[in-house]
Amino acid sequence: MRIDVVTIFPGYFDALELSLMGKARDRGLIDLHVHDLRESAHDKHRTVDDTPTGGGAGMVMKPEPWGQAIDGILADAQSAPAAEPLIIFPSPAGDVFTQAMARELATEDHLVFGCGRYEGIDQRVFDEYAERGRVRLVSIGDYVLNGGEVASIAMIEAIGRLLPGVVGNPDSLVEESHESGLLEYPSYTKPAEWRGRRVPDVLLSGNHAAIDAWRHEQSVERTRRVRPDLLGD
Ligand SMILES: O=C(OCc1ccccc1)c1cn[nH]c1
Repeated sequence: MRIDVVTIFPGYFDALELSLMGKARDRGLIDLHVHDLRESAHDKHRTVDDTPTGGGAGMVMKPEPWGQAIDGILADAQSAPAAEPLIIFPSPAGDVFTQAMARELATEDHLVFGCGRYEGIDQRVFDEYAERGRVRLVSIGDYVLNGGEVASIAMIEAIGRLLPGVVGNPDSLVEESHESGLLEYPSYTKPAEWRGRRVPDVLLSGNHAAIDAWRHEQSVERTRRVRPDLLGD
């Protein structure tokens, strides 16, 4: 999968050099290109923002640098025989990102993440690329960040780890929270007793049917307590 990111803070994405994402990149499973939006701003001060037309507080990101940056990526992608890239703009006003959306996005050949800052990006950027390609505004939760970088990293990690070959043991992807529609059961490891706290006996019993039943019950109980909305009943 090719992933392009457009941002005024490219340094944020050094985090993706680490650990799992770093390995995925080294093994060619993820081809990440980070673009500094200011390189597409050609006035003397490399201006990427301006005051909101119609008044109001804060600043809005100008459309021209975004147009040049995204056009450059689409042109580059044209040369590679991949499908039309999906352009994702993290936004508090977007569709909520879920594990199901991560699974869906993991099937894409090419994703572009546009990291907004300030009060957001001029609406005409979304309109331009919605016509020409595929655009999605995506929220990672009901709170406001200063920009789309952290949201993009979260989504890239959630998507990247689902790509075949990125996670060592794919079985570990199946029993995760939200994969089964339930929250994950509590986990334990050695020692069997720690500060007087014992691991539940069923887990030491070797009776795998009983262990599976206990784990499922724990998942259902935890989901009912913490996230009844996931149970849909
Ligand atoms: O704050 C967010 O995106 C960054 C952003 C984008 C545009 C303008 C300001 C901030 C966000 C919150 N949940 N999901 C995304």
